[in-house]
Amino acid sequence: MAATSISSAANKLKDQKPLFSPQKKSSNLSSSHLSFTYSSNSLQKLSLKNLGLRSSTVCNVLKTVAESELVSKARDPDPVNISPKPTILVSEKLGEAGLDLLRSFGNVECLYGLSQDELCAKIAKCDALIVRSGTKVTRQVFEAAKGRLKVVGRAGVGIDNVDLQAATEFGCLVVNAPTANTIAAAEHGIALLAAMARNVAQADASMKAGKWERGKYVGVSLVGKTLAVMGFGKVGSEVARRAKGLGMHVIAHDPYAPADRARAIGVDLVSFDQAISTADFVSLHMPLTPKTNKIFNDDTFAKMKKGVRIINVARGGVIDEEALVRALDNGTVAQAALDVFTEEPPPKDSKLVQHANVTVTPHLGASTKEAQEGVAVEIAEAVVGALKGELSATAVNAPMVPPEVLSELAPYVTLAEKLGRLAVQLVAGGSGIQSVKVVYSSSRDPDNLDTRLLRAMITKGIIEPISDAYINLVNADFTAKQKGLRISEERVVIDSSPENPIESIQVQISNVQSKFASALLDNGNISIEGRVKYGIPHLTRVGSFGVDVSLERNLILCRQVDQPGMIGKVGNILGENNVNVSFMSVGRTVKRTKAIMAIGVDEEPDKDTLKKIGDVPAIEEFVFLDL
Ligand SMILES: NC(=O)C1=CN([C@@H]2O[C@H](COP(=O)(O)OP(=O)(O)OC[C@H]3O[C@@H](n4cnc5c(N)ncnc54)[C@H](O)[C@@H]3O)[C@@H](O)[C@H]2O)C=CC1
Ligand SMILES: O=C(O)C(=O)COP(=O)(O)O
Repeated sequence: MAATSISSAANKLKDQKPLFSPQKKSSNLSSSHLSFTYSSNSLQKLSLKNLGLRSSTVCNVLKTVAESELVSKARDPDPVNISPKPTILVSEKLGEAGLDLLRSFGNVECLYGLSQDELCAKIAKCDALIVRSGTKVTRQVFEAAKGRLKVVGRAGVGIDNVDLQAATEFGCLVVNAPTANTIAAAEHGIALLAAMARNVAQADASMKAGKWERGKYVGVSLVGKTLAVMGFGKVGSEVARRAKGLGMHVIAHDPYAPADRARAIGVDLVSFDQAISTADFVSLHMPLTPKTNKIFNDDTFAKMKKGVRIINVARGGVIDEEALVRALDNGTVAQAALDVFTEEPPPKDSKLVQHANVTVTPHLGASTKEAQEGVAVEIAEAVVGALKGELSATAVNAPMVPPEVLSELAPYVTLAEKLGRLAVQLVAGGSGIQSVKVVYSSSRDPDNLDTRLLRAMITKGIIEPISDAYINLVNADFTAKQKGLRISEERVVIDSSPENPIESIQVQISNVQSKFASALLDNGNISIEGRVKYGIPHLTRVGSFGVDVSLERNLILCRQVDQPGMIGKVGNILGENNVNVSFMSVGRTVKRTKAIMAIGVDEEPDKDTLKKIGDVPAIEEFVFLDL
């Protein structure tokens, strides 16, 4: 996606006139406001449920999927494919309990061993894809999905086979199953450690070949030896715990692990060099990332104790495999036990696999019955939840927002999106929006206010009306950046009820011209402000004018000479043209000078009706805004 400013897209809003010619106008008047509520729509109860959110788990995303489902349906060119049930493609073997759960929710297709081309051909008809480590979910797959794919579920931990950047760009949520196979992987690590030390695999092969070679397969003992656990996460710490039980001295290296967690199980966290240079056994448990790619190479092997033994149940790519063969050949590394490989399956003639001092298994770390049933259920729950628009505890490419935070922010989420939508419609067509400032007034300590969700929704509100992008928590920041839109946030700590997480949200758009000059502040920024009242988002300020109108439907903003009869005149025009007014609020700065009217309307007035409003002599400017 090429970086673009959103100026050209803003031209699309040109139609949303009428208005008086755009101009920058400053005002230094202080404001007061006068509000009349004509009628109120029934209070729409805002809850996590009607936001598509669930509060049962520590969570991530929001209505990612519920929203994008609408979009994808609109984009799906194949009418026969519009089915009420989502289609879930499972591309690798998954435990039955997970499949049953998926089948109770959607149409499940299990197609194993698809080529990239076959996967790309299929994916545009799928709402979700569930993979293990064998399916490469590349950028091409997301492109081929044409916006329909909403969630990729990785039935396991490592997500290095999923192009996360592409998923994020396409607004596709990626979830994994991070806990159910931890023990299986740790047990496999210990199995490889012991099997390698005692030459179990080699001795087994030798006996099956009719030999009895007791002298050849003398092993080494584990007790008292030092094991370096590289990556002290879920698997690494379980390996450490078990190795301690075998009487090993365990040290670990992990730049991000808390030292107290290591200390609690009697493990010292040490530097990378200290770990590899003092260990008799080195067990790898870090993810494959650009930083860890080939982190074990000629240089690192050279720093290791001569005769070190290496176990890898993490990812093949963390080892430079050619360097490992060299280290095995020259005796730096005495033995290696490997479950994972850079290329899987590795080439048949792989020197590493064929090496006499190497014990190999075909990526079996997670392959126990228990772990496979566990990951299947874990991933099925996450994918179904995501398809329902609920929260996932295991989203990989979206910020974590704890449920209690979400629950209290729910009404502000709606407010944030509506303020974004309103603010962008006040920009005159042709002005490029590059800079948005959001000011949150709250009595909460700034550290105690998580605004990522709100920022995402403001971004959504600003970008969606003027582009064909659809925005969710997954791709909001990315899309804003791509479009050259900078969103800065400011917190103002005020003295108010600590029960409300936020008192008001102000959205300012800088360096643009406005269709409605009264929305400009002295600094030239378009500014609108809103708050939540009784659970309903309200617009409470436009530029320097205080108003109070519920943000439920469409809105007309008028600036007029503050004189008697204006409400009646405009109300009559709307009434005569069958447009129902839901709310009306008048705000003014100084009595009998200027005022603005904010009118909530149930129906969109036609052009003639709007023109009649514009023709009222005391009306100086007005704009119709679509919520
Ligand atoms: N062979 C198999 O079938 C299985 C393999 N795995 C793999 O095992 C690895 C670990 O999985 P989990 O423990 O569940 O993940 P985890 O996320 O709980 O732990 C990974 C740890 O590595 C640490 N880390 C990151 N960069 C590091 C670096 N440069 N140096 C040292 N540590 C670093 C992280 O801080 C984290 O604590 C992953 O690569 C995963 O894909 C997991 C399950 C099964
Ligand atoms: O969970 C992981 O990271 C694994 O490596 C397990 O992979 P698998 O699901 O068995 O292909």
